Amino acid sequence: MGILEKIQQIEQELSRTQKNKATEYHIGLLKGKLARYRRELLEPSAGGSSGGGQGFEVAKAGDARVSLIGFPSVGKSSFLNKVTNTKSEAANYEFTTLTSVGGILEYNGAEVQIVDLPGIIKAASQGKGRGRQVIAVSRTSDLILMVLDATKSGDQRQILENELESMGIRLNKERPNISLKLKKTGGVKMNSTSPPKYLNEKIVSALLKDYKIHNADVLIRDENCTIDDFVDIINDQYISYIKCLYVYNKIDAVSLEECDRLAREPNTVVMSCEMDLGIEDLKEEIWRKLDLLRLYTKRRGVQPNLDDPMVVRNHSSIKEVCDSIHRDMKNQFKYALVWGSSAKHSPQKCGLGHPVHDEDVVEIVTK
Ligand SMILES: Nc1nc2c(ncn2[C@@H]2O[C@H](COP(=O)(O)OP(=O)(O)OP(=O)(O)O)[C@@H](O)[C@H]2O)c(=O)[nH]1
Ligand SMILES: [K+]
Ligand SMILES: [Mg+2]
Repeated sequence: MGILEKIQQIEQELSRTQKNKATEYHIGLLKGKLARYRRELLEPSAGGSSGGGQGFEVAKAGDARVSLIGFPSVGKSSFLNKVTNTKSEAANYEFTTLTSVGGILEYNGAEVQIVDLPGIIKAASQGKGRGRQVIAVSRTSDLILMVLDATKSGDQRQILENELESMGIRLNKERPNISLKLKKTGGVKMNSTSPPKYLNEKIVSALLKDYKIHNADVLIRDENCTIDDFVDIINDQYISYIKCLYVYNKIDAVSLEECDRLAREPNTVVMSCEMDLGIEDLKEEIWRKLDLLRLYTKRRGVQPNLDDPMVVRNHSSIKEVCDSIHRDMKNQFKYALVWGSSAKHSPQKCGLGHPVHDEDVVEIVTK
């Protein structure tokens, strides 16, 4: 039996099995097995259909990457054409776009790479169409824009989420707060900061055993962690936690009530590429989700150039600022002078560990 059939078999058994106290252990084990087979599918050796594919990936560019995921003909290419100077063919037939196309959106002084991708369809994760390649690109992005058609039925969002989910992408979710340390001896030990509601030593040991892990320390730091969360931690290097914005396009073609209803869904923005509605709001929302910081670097005795910020990730410190100026900067670093909301007084003399804020001005003093 091939991996795909094994996956199908477990999925069928899961959907047949009633969920209750008596079956939760069995269901847990099935979920562990399912993740193990799906992970095999993600490994490059699995028939070569897993990676980005030759010539499919566009090179990374700019300060952050946003990828456009959606069914065919929802308006992904139309959006790329709208917000960047790059042209990707848009037309009223499905699968117009056959490879990935990157363009740059300039916003608040940052360069955001927008990656237009071929449409994906149900069962994409199992190798239908270019789904696996498309999802592999989305894994490399800082934000996924899930582009949806406002005129189509409501389950498109769920279908796409399931496809991404089964390829190890977790949307708008934090990595579960569980630590798993493999050991040479001593068996499996589970500890927790407060009693977990959905996990116990029996299921934890059984799941690990299925992965041939017989000795490990497990520490559960969040009582709400589920069996799925634990399975994700076992498969940690195959799982990506990525932010997602749901974007309903073509609102020009639905009623005001429907548009209003869609706009109220969580993490959702509505737009019309054709009528130029909601595009500016979406740019703003992308900026907020990316959570980037603008810094103005200056040289001694010279005013900073406020038109040309340097862009770094949120929660960055002076160390990251040095790294993005030059690879060697840290070695020549003496101290930094910082003006702005992160500084206690202006300027504040800071070390590499000082966390910077949006719109700070930074002067690096070298040895
Ligand atoms: N009514 C309406 N039609 C739109 C809108 N945006 C795009 N379209 C139309 O939808 C069709 C598909 O647009 P594309 O941009 O090619 O869609 P896509 O998602 O890139 O499609 P594929 O590359 O085939 O997956 C085209 O005929 C567009 O003119 C919109 O806001 N409203
Ligand atoms: K199209
Ligand atoms: Mg397209």
